[in-house]
Amino acid sequence: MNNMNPKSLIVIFGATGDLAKRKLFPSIYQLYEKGKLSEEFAVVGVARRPLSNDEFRNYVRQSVENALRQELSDLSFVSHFYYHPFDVTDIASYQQLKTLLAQLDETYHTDGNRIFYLAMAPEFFGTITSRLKSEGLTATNGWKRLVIEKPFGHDFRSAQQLNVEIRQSFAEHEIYRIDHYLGKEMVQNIEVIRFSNAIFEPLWNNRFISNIQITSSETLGVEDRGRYYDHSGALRDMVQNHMLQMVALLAMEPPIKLTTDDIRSEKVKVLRALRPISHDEVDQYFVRGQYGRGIVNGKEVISYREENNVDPNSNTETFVAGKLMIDNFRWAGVPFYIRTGKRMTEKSTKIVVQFKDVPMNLYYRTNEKIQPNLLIIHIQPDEGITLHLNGKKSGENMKTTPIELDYCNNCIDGINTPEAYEKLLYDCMRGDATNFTHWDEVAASWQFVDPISEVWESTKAADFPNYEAGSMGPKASDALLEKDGFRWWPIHYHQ
Ligand SMILES: NC(=O)C1=CN([C@@H]2O[C@H](COP(=O)(O)OP(=O)(O)OC[C@H]3O[C@@H](n4cnc5c(N)ncnc54)[C@H](OP(=O)(O)O)[C@@H]3O)[C@@H](O)[C@H]2O)C=CC1
Ligand SMILES: O=C1O[C@H](COP(=O)(O)O)[C@@H](O)[C@H](O)[C@H]1O
Repeated sequence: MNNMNPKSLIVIFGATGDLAKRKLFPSIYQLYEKGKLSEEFAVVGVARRPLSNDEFRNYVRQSVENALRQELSDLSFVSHFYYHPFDVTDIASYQQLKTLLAQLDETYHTDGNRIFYLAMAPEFFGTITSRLKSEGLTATNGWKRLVIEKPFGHDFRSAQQLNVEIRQSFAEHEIYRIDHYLGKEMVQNIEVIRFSNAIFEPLWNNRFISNIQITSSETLGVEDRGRYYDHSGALRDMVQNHMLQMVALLAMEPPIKLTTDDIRSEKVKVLRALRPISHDEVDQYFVRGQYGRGIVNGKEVISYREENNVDPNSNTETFVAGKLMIDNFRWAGVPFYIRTGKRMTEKSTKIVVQFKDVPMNLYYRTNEKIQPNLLIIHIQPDEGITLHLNGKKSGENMKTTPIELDYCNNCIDGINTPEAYEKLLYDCMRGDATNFTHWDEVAASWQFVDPISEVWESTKAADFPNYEAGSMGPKASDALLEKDGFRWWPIHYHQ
């Protein structure tokens, strides 16, 4: 097989859903356009609504055109798409799907390589995987891979149960648990910044870093996902996966080699070293919020409880701030603060590494305070790195002034950063699971968040809604840092 242009047959379960439309089809198109897919590929969409192949191809074309904001003049891309309508709980239909896959294997010479992408609600994951096996769809001459969307379970126990179910049909190395943050350019850059620069590694520990802050704010509300979100909340939707993955990448030890197993095992160690939070300590370490009405991007928006398919008395959190402690030699005593929420001031994901103050202020006569050094990693929408230092104020004696060293990743040579899903799909086709989560990571993450969700589900948040849409969350989130003598650095911080 040519590993740069892998041949494969991709079966997307949930092909008429939001994820397939907004992310998967445009990503497959980009791979095709960039010549990363061989001509020997086909995609089969599965969902219940009755569509012909032509109607489905038209649907795919529209979704690509909407995402790219341009018309597709050449329709050869969509000719690779097929549609097979059925209810995934109906066992008889798997035989028909099997026949279709065998035909397409022959037509497209895909060598029997199959990706089963489960872009559906998690309650179907176990059913689909066991039927794929029992009906012989996984028996193929080529490789088979299963891509599973998040959330992987609802808590540790259900995730464990799900894992047992899917492991009956797929081996761990064939399972690609997708966390799309791991496909983001600047999230992948965290390792490179840390492990390819001699200046950072000696400082990357509790002797020099005072705290690390990760903010992932969104302006969107729950949109049309109220049914899912009201049972999930921000803790399960963002913290258990994306936020903890970023913590793991920031805190892990250098891997022995850059292999999938070596990197994953270092990340797992971090997640296992997270200090467990007991039920009694949840209020001390975590803050929950829910948005009320407000103004976002100049427009009035409704409160969470007024959204479609949301309980009008909902106790679900749309905002989380937390303080995490990592109990190991490198990080003992360094708080990692995280915050994420919907309907906040702006869409932004940033990491701020705050270094400790210099041992004494020699410039106290001319400066009240010397600003701490900060390393800011801009994940999105801007991508880059800023280093905040202090320098001499020109023309003045003994006076310091802040200096920023700025690197903009997506400003250089017009680099067009590929969508996270595009990169991850390509990795999966090439059999590279490095940027997918191993079961051990998923398990450790659930074990950390479970006590928090248990407390939040069993106690009504009397102050909900407690932040205005368009703000940076409830006041208690600021207080969480203030009691440690810190503050959230603003999203657009310039000294
Ligand atoms: N949307 C997003 O931005 C993100 C989504 N995810 C995850 O991706 C997965 C899919 O999400 P999303 O696309 O938003 O969900 P949607 O509800 O939009 O889509 C669900 C899909 O499943 C199909 N479906 C539902 N029931 C059946 C059934 N019994 N048999 C066959 N097909 C069925 C629906 O089609 P039909 O009605 O025609 O049967 C539809 O195609 C979820 O796990 C979600 O958590 C993860 C990250 C982001
Ligand atoms: O997984 C999810 O992520 C998105 C945020 O992703 P981003 O790439 O736009 O930052 C979030 O909106 C969604 O609720 C969640 O399921």
